[in-house]
Order: sequence, then structure tokens, then C-alpha cells
Amino acid sequence: MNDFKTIAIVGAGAWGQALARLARDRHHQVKLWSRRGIYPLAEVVEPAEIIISAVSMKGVRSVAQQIQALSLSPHTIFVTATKGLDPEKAETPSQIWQSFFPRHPIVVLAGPNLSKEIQQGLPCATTVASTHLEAAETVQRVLSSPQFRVYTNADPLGVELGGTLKNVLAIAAGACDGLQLGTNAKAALLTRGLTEMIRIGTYWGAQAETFYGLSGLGDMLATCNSPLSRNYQLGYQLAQGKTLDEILAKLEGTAEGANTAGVLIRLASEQNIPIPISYQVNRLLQGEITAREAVTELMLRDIKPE
Ligand SMILES: NC(=O)C1=CN([C@@H]2O[C@H](COP(=O)(O)OP(=O)(O)OC[C@H]3O[C@@H](n4cnc5c(N)ncnc54)[C@H](O)[C@@H]3O)[C@@H](O)[C@H]2O)C=CC1
Ligand SMILES: O=C(CO)COP(=O)(O)O
Repeated sequence: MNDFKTIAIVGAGAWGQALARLARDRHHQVKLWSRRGIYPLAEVVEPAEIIISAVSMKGVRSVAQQIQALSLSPHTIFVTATKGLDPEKAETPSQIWQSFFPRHPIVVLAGPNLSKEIQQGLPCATTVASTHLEAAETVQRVLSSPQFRVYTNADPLGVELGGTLKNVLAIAAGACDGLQLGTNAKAALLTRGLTEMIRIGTYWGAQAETFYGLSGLGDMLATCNSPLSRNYQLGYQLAQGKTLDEILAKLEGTAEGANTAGVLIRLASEQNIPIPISYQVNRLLQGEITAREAVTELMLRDIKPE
């Protein structure tokens, strides 16, 4: 069977370009759209059998709106690879895509996928998740290669939240390393961070076991330990005393955790869900506290069972 697809990738940043490389390596016909690029959006997305979105969170709603005005095949599959939460309605990217395209299958793609390593040709794995299993399997077949091992999953919300919530924890991990707090502290931070992700994710309807997979624990291990992660870099530099504005002005690309933290804390406090590490990350980002003070706050919380 000829399984070569016409694929549109919207968002030509670090992740969009890495995904384009993976898809081209599989000999699919790939067109990349960016708001500053040469191709009109219609020319890129209208012929596509699969539309992959790698725009950063702040662009998702407007790009989905622009695509809604175009003429697509009813069978077009959407794949969302963005990791973030919409500040306006607190929706995930896949919920936004689904609201604009209620009849199309939406697949979430997330995992430990640092784009620079992918661009170097290094191997990695990811998860594609959807309530529409056939669509997830199509995307799995289309993107799988000796460099990119793709697993399917039936919990898109869990997969999406894993990728999104760990960005906030990667800021904490960067700060932990920036303060040189040691391996024990880092292990405690990540383990309790995972508990936090599971607590909020399951409250919102995701399955706990999903967070032990590639898009949860897997992506935490990658981003919380790598200077290639922009979120980690952000935390590391905050710990060195730089301001958020100074860091963002020089950071290459998007650190979604900086925006996710505020939405996350707002929702968690409305819903009475304790997420102390993310809470301190948000205070650090707001300039309300230093990284060292955040550590003290976390260490001196009421003692309790694990
Ligand atoms: N770079 C990476 O290693 C990975 C990134 N991601 C996620 O993918 C998303 C994009 O990340 P990167 O490509 O690294 O960021 P980036 O900053 O390199 O690129 C972001 C892209 O979004 C576009 N964009 C932003 N606002 C827009 C708007 N209003 N309208 C149209 N386009 C808009 C930009 O033009 C750019 O092409 C983020 O949510 C990130 O968390 C996920 C996995 C890996
Ligand atoms: O999500 C990522 C890798 O899976 C990329 O992490 P950063 O956005 O922190 O660079």
C-alpha cells in the first residue's frame, strides 16, 4: 500500500522544522507554513491529508480560526504538537482544535523530543494519542522511522497534559541545578513534581498511568535534565538572579512553561488542588520570590504522609 501522505506543518519554529525533517525523511510530501513564510496558508493546508500544528500556544487559536475559513477534505487529520494552556479559556491546544473542527479527528503528539537532538539525527520516541484510534494509528505509521519510534495512546488529555505540565517543572529543575542543590534534591523535586502532575491531571480527567509514559515522566526526564530545554534554561538563569524579561529577550524560541504556570495556578487554586512546586515556580516567574526562598518555602511545608 502506498502510504505517502501530503502533510502540512503549521508553525516553522524549532519543533515545526524538526517534524518536517522527520516527515520528509519518510518521503512524504511536506509543506511548512509560517506567518512570515512565502506560502499562503490555503496553498499549504487545503491539499493536506494531515495537518500538524507546531505553533506556540499563543498562536493556536488564531491559526485554527484562519484554517477554519479554508476548504479542507472532511478526512483531514489534525495533529497538535503544542505544549501549553490557553490563558483565555484555559483550554488545551487539542481542545481548541476540536472546537474549531468538531468533525475531524484530532491527534496529540508529545514525548521527550528535544528538537535540536532530532535535527542531529539522534533516535527518540514519542506518543500519538487520540480518542480516534484509527487516526492515531495512521499518524503512527506515517511518522515512524528508525530515528523516530511512535507509540499510540488512547488518553489524549493525559498525553497533552504530561507535555504541558512538565514545562513548569522543567523551570523548577533548571532552578534546582542553577542553585547547585545536588542530586538528592533534584530526585525529590522530580518525584514530587510527577505526583503534582498526576494530581492535577487526574482531577481534570486524564488517566494516572499516562503520566508514567513518554509524554509525562519521559518528557520530564528529558527537559528537566537538559540545557537544550528552554524551560530548564529559564529556571537555571532565574536561579542565577536574572530577571524573566532579561532571560526571555535572549532565549532562542518559546519557553511555554512561563505562560502555562499562571493559568495552571489560577485553575488549581479555584479547584483547591495543591501543586506546591508549580506554585513556587509561578511566584519565581512573577518576581515575588527568589529561587532560594522558593526552596525554603517548599522544605518548610507542613509534614505529611507521602
Ligand atoms: N522545540 C522543541 O524541542 C519542542 C517544542 N514543543 C512545543 O512546540 C511548540 C512550538 O515550539 P518551538 O517550535 O520550539 O517554538 P518556536 O518559538 O521556535 O516557534 C514557534 C512557532 O509558532 C509560531 N507562532 C507563534 N505565534 C503565532 C501566531 N500568532 N500565529 C502564527 N504562528 C505563530 C512562530 O511564528 C513560530 O513559527 C511549543 O508549544 C513547544 O512547547 C514540543 C516538543 C518539542
Ligand atoms: O518539550 C520539549 C521536548 O520534549 C522541549 O522543551 P523546551 O520547550 O523546554 O525546550
